Amino acid sequence: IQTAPIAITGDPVLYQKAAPVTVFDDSLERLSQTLMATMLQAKGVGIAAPQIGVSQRLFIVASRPNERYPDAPLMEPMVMVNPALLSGSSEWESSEEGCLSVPGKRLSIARHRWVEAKWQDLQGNAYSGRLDGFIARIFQHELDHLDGITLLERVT
Ligand SMILES: O=C(O)C[C@@H](Cc1ccccc1)[C@H](O)SCc1ccccc1
Ligand SMILES: [Zn+2]
Repeated sequence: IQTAPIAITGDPVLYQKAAPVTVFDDSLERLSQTLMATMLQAKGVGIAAPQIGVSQRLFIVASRPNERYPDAPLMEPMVMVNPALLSGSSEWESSEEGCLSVPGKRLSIARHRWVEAKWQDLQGNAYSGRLDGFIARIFQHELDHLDGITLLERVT
């Protein structure tokens, strides 16, 4: 399975608002496979389509324990299509984040402690639910990518 180069700071694709996914066909499936392979190769816990130059609203959330977040849950990587934030907790929490598109930077970012989110899977089935902890943080980080926002525009 192919991997793709990761766009880094300065690449215009990172600053565009990505377009909703409307066709749930096997090219979407192939895109998600390329996204997954690229994230795994880069040892990420998430990745958004614009980071491989595709301005479409889908990303992957793949929390796993890591040195910075040792108690992060280990989860099956989740492909989220047309994700949206329905509501966020009034409590915010700041924590250091990295970004595959902002190499070498670790910045403290404030995020909702939990979020109510909705999304679709690769077949177009709709889901909604509450995400919290590190998974909520990854979701918010990746959703920013779909709206053309990187860490550098978020730093508090
Ligand atoms: O650039 C990305 O979207 C991948 C981000 C995901 C992330 C979201 C929230 C908090 C930290 C990272 C990472 O750069 S993936 C690399 C990584 C892995 C484990 C912990 C921190 C950073
Ligand atoms: Zn990022």
